[in-house]
Amino acid sequence: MLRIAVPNKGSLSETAAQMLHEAGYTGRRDSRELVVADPRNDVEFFYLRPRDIATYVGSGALDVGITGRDLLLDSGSDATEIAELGFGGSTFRFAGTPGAFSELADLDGVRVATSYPGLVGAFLERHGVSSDLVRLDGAVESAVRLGVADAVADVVSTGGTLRKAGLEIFGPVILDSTAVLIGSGTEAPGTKTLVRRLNGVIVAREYVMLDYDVPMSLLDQATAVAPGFESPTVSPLHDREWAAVRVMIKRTETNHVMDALYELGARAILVSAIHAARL
Ligand SMILES: Nc1ncnc2c1ncn2[C@@H]1O[C@H](COP(=O)(O)OP(=O)(O)OP(=O)(O)O)[C@@H](O)[C@H]1O
Ligand SMILES: O=P(O)(O)OC[C@H]1O[C@H](OP(=O)(O)OP(=O)(O)O)[C@H](O)[C@@H]1O
Ligand SMILES: [Mg+2]
Repeated sequence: MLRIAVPNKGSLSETAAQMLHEAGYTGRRDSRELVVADPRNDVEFFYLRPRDIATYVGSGALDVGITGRDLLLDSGSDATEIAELGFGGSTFRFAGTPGAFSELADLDGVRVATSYPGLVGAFLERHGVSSDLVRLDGAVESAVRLGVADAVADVVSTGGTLRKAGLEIFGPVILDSTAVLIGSGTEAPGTKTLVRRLNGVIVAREYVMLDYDVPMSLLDQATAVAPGFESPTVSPLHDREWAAVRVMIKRTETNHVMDALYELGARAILVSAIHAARL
């Protein structure tokens, strides 16, 4: 039975639960459940604070878990990344009052507020900068205005929270983070199936199926526009001068690809959703 740690709260919890549901696993019925057994899939889910997940997995108490790369590194646990999960993307950055700081060295001897002292401390040490870390639980953007720190280091997604707090990003990127599946180092039985299923969900979210008809004479040019994963499926039409083509494309590129194919001479261009995939 594979024992899987899942975030019970926070930014990652909803999408993680949704992905597992789409991958065919049983989820919890209400947000207070701590453990859910899914015997049909031979797995058991443990709903834990995202910050604690790397500790449980690194110690071997649980086999795998879903958490953020930033939280994994901050924990200092022995857990390792198995796969990126295609959501929860953010960067980890320094910020301060506009004009007060311009480079990393400016942080020497100043107070830096963060909820990720392990991650930030290791970064500063690697770069030979010595700051006083002020550990806060959250809402660290308020620390400068309230006078408990001179600068902050925190998760930045849209940058809206920093802007509202009147702070400006400076210095190098501390980390590019994303939601990840982590493991304890030795692969537990059932991990490969979980990874394949989650990959299937990622592919179904990120790709669509494109079908179109094209004159045989334009087939090479058309398939060059959208070559697909391995190679496009090409079927003859009743009219032998024409072929039907089926290919997977990135959802974000759908309209550009459709425009390019239409201009080339393709017709009956249809896009449909992929519900599940094993590549
Ligand atoms: N705005 C955001 N966009 C993307 N990822 C985010 C965002 N905020 C936090 N994260 C990610 O969520 C994880 C933090 O989990 P955490 O439970 O602390 O989330 P949270 O949203 O801060 O919840 P809470 O503050 O309620 O505890 C980290 O991996 C972090 O990179
Ligand atoms: O760049 P943005 O899109 O504004 O997102 C970044 C903010 O989101 C998270 O805050 P959260 O809502 O989790 O509050 P917290 O700081 O209390 O954890 C993070 O800690 C940043 O403050
Ligand atoms: Mg938070």
